[in-house]
Amino acid sequence: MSIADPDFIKALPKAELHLHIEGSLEPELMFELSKRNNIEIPFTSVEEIRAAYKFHNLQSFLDIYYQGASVLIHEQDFYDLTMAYLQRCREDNVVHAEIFFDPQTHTERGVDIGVVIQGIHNALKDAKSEWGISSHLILCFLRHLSEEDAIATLEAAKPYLKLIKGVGLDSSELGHPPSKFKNVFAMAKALGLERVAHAGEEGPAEYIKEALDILDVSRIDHGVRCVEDKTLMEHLKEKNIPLTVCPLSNTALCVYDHMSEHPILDLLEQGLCVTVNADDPAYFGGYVNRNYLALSEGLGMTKAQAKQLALNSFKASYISEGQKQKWAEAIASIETIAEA
Ligand SMILES: Nc1ncnc2[nH]cnc12
Ligand SMILES: [Zn+2]
Repeated sequence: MSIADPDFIKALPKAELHLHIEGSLEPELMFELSKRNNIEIPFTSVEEIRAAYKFHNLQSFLDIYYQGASVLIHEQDFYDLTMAYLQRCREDNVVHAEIFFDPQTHTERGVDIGVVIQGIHNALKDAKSEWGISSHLILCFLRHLSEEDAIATLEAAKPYLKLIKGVGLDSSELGHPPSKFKNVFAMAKALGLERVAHAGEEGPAEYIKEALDILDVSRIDHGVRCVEDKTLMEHLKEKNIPLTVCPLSNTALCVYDHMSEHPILDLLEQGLCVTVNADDPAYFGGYVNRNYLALSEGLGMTKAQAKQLALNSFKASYISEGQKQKWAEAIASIETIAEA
């Protein structure tokens, strides 16, 4: 079986399940919005912004990421940001996206949560009607803040719950275990929301277990440090718990020095439901197809493996069984054409 090339990767319909909309803010739009909204950023050009994107761990990235998000003020800004991402989905043949947003990053600057949600939602609606891209929205709590703050955020989101599929947990992982958010996740469950959490990115395998046992999540974001606990790996496999893995993020944040060290294909071969995602594509060097390609280049990912990863992305999503079946058939037919 041959290595998956850019044309094969592009031909595969894909779902993206781990994408922070604030992390898709390209320097060009950041610069434009800083002028449009009269918000000062410590850069004088797009090139200067890009040059600042050198990270040595998660926190060094988050500091710049939150600063970048400060240019987002109006509903139109959130619409433009989301539309720009969905245009990339179209280019990459991402047909379904489950998108994270960080309301606290905006509400703490005085931006109303309704402005954030409505701006993002309007773009999702337009992309569905214009391009047929389906989507769900996942509200993330910032784990470096308190659980009380997370509960207040969930309360503030209540008028918009029809637009929100689930809740997630992101930001600085070390020192902020999932157990810190036990009550707010229980509240989200009672409201009928799906639950996911970042765990085992920089934090230990123990945080993955906590996310499963205490927060009752159905997916783990990142989760790559599960390799340190064989019993946990067996559990993830047996219970079919997906990991939304982000290869370029992991190398950009020095979780791995080189893509050749990344365990994603080993996990795939061992039967875990791993998926490929971009995390924060404007900061980490590319969107979904670029992540797949990095696996071809760094790990020799075959077409069969790429096909399985694309299939997993739909299996792990919150779309209906009928939709899952439809995309599974589309993927199978693409393999036939490409292999003929
Ligand atoms: N990779 C990541 N880990 C934790 N929080 C994040 N917020 C945006 N990207 C993140
Ligand atoms: Zn993430």
